[in-house]
Amino acid sequence: MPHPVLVAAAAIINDQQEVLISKRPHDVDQGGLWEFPGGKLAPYETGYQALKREIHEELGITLTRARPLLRINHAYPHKKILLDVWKVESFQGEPWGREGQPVRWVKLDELVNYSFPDANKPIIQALTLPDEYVITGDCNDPDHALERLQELLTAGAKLIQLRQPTLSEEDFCLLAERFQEACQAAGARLLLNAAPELLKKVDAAGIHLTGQRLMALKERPVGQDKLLAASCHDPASIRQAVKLDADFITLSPVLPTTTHPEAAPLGWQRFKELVEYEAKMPVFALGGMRPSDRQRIFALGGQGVAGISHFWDKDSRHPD
Ligand SMILES: Nc1nc2c([nH]c(=O)n2[C@H]2C[C@H](O)[C@@H](COP(=O)(O)OP(=O)(O)OP(=O)(O)O)O2)c(=O)[nH]1
Ligand SMILES: [Mg+2]
Repeated sequence: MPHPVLVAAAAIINDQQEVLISKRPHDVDQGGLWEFPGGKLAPYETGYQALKREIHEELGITLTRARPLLRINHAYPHKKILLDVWKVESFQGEPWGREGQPVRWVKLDELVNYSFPDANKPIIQALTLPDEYVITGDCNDPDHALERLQELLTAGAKLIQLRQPTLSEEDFCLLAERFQEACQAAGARLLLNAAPELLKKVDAAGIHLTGQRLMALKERPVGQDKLLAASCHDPASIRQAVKLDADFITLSPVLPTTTHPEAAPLGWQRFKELVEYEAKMPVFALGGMRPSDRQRIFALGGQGVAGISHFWDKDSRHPD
């Protein structure tokens, strides 16, 4: 197998939360499609160095702060590439198409209206998802749970999973209705850890599949207008999530965790390998995570942190 071609690409975000895309010339590989500016690594370069050089060559701007967003291995019929994608958070200068290419600032939710190379779908997903995924802990007292949810939403939480495995379907739906109302008002997205059919009763943003539900399905159980997430623990479950065309996964347990003490942790190295070689979509690290693990997860190619203990449970939320 030949090694993949290494490519650095930049998701450049401006103050209006728009991202810069440029159009590839018609006569090159993936010609005529939109792309995130960037290009191939020279033999002596790191991804970051190539990113800096390429966006200066193509757009005339100087990168001042960027962080890894995700790494995608993709096999086109004629070649394999490894896209090393960075989120550019600050730069100097005004970008323009220095090579004559059209460039455009686009709102994140409008990216779906542009044609990109096949490898790019996970980048668009990664840009529209936050870097923290809060999973509910104890909700035995619904009013108290709503209060806690409201605190988290006020603090900026944008992606919540309602997980209450011991509730009856009826009670789960009642709670989910209230959660959905609060999330919607705050511009956050709620995923139900429940059977996909429940979306007919509660109009939440999507479904989070347990490992068991994931393995039992043959095809994606919800439309593209809903989010589909899944709990993965090993290569087989990740491949199944890829097959079902899931939008993102949690991978766990990365570290030992009090909620699942019996499960053997993957460790950071294995987390990195699974993200890079199997996932092909955004991956939240779960199991023993703290909000302060975010930077390490970015460096390993993950989307961000997920958790119950240090996220939902108020007293143990760790200051960053
Ligand atoms: N820059 C970029 N390349 C992408 C994206 N998606 C995607 O599949 N690719 C592929 C297309 C190409 O096969 C490869 C990038 O190579 P390239 O030809 O643009 O590299 P370059 O800018 O160094 O160009 P050159 O100097 O060789 O002309 O990666 C993307 O979003 N951005
Ligand atoms: Mg290029």
